[in-house]
Amino acid sequence: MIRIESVTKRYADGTVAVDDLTLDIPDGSITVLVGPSGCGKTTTLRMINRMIEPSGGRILLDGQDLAQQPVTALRRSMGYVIQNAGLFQHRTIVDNIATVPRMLGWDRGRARERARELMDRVGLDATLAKRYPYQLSGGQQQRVGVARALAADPPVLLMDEPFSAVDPIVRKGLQAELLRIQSELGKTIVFVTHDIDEAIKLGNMIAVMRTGGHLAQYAPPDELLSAPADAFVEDFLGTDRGIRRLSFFTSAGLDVTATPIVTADADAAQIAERTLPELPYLLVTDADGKPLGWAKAEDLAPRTDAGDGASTEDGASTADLLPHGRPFVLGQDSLRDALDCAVLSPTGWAVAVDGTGKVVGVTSQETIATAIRGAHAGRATKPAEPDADAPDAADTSAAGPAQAPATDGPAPDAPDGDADAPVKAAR
Ligand SMILES: Nc1ncnc2c1ncn2[C@@H]1O[C@H](COP(=O)(O)OP(=O)(O)OP(=O)(O)O)[C@@H](O)[C@H]1O
Repeated sequence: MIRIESVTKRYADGTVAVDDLTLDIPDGSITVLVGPSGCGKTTTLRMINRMIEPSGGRILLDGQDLAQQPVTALRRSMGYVIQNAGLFQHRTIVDNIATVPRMLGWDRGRARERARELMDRVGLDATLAKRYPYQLSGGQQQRVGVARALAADPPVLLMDEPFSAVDPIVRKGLQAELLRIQSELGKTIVFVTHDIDEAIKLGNMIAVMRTGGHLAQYAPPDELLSAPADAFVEDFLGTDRGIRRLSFFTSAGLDVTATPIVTADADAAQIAERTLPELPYLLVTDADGKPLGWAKAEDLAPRTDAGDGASTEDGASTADLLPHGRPFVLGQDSLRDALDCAVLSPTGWAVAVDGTGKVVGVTSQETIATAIRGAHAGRATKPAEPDADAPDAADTSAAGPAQAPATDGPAPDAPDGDADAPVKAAR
């Protein structure tokens, strides 16, 4: 653990950048320092690797005062990533990444092998190894920066606005990549940003700082969104924090029903049987159970030919189907994703799929609203403990009192993954 203990930084000109800051940064998770420009985030980060020395207080790493440790060894034990990557322009990508292992005395071959391994880990194609930084896009350069910081396998990673200089789409990809890498490596990461959305997406803990280097609130993102400490934090979080908070509630346990689901060749009896009174539509799937679109029950019903009286299997063609929209992955995506699907759906019902894209059921806005109320009330939407006797692990009744049609029809497969796991990686 990194403990920042009553730390103050007063620059030579008298500016107090950080004022009596106390913060415990837990191991193996991402702690984000966020706040408006000039509030002391970078100063705090740089005091952790002693690029800046505190004027007062102390910083401890696993109980050891950093001030007592040799600076060079300390910096090598902490990877450091900055905006625009800060790569050595005259070195190839592979040699940029191999920098710290080389400084640690590794021979060139081993250091380069390690660098290539890391290129793969951060999602960089091996063909880029021999290029120079100017021959890479901004996003690729940031990946090199992350790979370089990880090269000597340091337990701590300090990241100062590492994704600020790239466009929003590349940034989203880099954020997802960081979460993936973190889930594999479990580093202690201290991440600076001025972007509260980035903080919420990445942080296990978030320290909101205010100008003058004061700590306004230190909490996990869910707590920050649900209970901002004061008007400054509330204002900094922005307006739609209720909706954003839904990202922290898993869709596992959400009631879905498989009743209004048919394949395109369903006969009249099946269509009648599967039409819910409250939903005049049926979700049509292909033979593999993948969603094709919504159809009105009457459009799907086999029609009788008026001429010879013969019945035809002339149901709605797939071209007539209403788009099913983006489905959500039950148990993996959040209640925010489920709600978004329902709001965007032409029928108002969201389509739930498993990890393979196969439909497991559909659910209405009302059902999602009920789950949201349950989640806010602390009942959460986590599924109940698995019951050894229950044959169907995806029994959706665990969400509490059934407010929606009971699940029936083909039993949906249990979605993969640990339903208790934080939704963070999926956001
Ligand atoms: N070397 C310095 N000498 C004097 N003042 C400094 C120095 N470095 C930073 N400051 C001041 O300290 C305060 C905190 O700066 P810092 O860079 O830590 O803020 P920040 O929160 O990281 O800002 P930003 O988001 O804009 O990067 C600011 O008022 C800044 O002007």
